[in-house]
Amino acid sequence: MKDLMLLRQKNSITYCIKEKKPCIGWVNRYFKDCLCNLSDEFSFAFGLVSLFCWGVAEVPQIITNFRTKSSHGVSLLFLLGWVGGDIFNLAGCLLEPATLPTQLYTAVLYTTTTIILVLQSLYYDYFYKCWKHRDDDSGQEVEEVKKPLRPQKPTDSGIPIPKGIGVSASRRMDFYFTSARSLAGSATPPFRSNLRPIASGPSAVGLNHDYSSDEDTVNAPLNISVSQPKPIPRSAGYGAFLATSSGMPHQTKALIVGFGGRKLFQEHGTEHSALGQVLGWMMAAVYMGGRLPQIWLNIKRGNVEGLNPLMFVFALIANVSYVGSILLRSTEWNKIKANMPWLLDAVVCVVLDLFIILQYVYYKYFRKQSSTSNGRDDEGAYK
Ligand SMILES: NC(=[NH2+])NCCC[C@H](N)C(=O)O
Repeated sequence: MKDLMLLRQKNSITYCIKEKKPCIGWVNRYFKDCLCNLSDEFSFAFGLVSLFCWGVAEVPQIITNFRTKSSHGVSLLFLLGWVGGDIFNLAGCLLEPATLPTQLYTAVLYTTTTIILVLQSLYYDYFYKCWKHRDDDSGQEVEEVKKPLRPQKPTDSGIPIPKGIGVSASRRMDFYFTSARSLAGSATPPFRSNLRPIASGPSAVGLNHDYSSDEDTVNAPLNISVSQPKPIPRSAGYGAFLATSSGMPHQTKALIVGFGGRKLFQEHGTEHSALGQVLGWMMAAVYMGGRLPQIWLNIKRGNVEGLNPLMFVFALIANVSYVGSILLRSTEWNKIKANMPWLLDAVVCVVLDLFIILQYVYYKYFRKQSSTSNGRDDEGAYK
């Protein structure tokens, strides 16, 4: 009977020991998670909401950038902070057994969308602007040489126009006005002087986690406090990590990670990765700090042109449901403690996102009236 159970656990993949029932099939199959009770199901549902919200969060900003052919509303530092935090997050989720599978999937999803957004921002703010400036400059030169400096009061010009230059001699006259303008000293800012130097772009994350190089789990003792693991795939490396580390129920990770030789520490029967925790805290610091450049950019510009508030609305919902998914899964202090960097980060980000949304409302609907009445120009973004 015991052997049968073991076999069943190996073959039928996952089984809720305490509840004495199999895991939900599709969740187990597609998300490698085992839901044993209602609270697990709610936790998973919140996880899905978070996954969805993060999946779409950056799309409105990508569309806004595309429409305006610029990314002047979003701080590049903020986006780079996201990418930096994502790297720590991915590594932390992979190493910390207490994190949920949906956390890892979510991390993969938003890292991808953020990288797209960063690349788009770099394109519009650097390459596109450069090309446009080049085009504009050559077009402007043609325009400028055609018109006099002060066409309304030609006599005001301190430089006398030599006699004998008629309409037919327009080409010579063009040169004359061109040089006069340069002599007078143009107020036009020097070419590209309004462009920031390019910050070093995000580099792709190259994680190479070898989770299971052999059939460790098959021989591994059963962890009876949790649902049972699925056989662990042997493939390794970043490209395959979805199929490996996340390809197992989160409860299993401790076991695997432990067997994989990772440094785990045991606390009241729950194993944690020390490195996973360190990475989690680094992630939290980077994510939380990352909002500041955006807040500062909004203040500095005094407007929110080019910023799509939906990104922060979705991020806010995503972070709230993320917290919900973690807390509903387990209220055990050990699990909460292990998830503390993720929880704290999400809570602080909710507050900061709320602040940014309020900033948006303020600049868009209250400040705008005063700025337009002052005749202020909202353009001229900088970061
Ligand atoms: N690239 C991303 N969107 N990363 C998600 C970051 C999650 C983090 N809690 C934050 O809101 O900042």
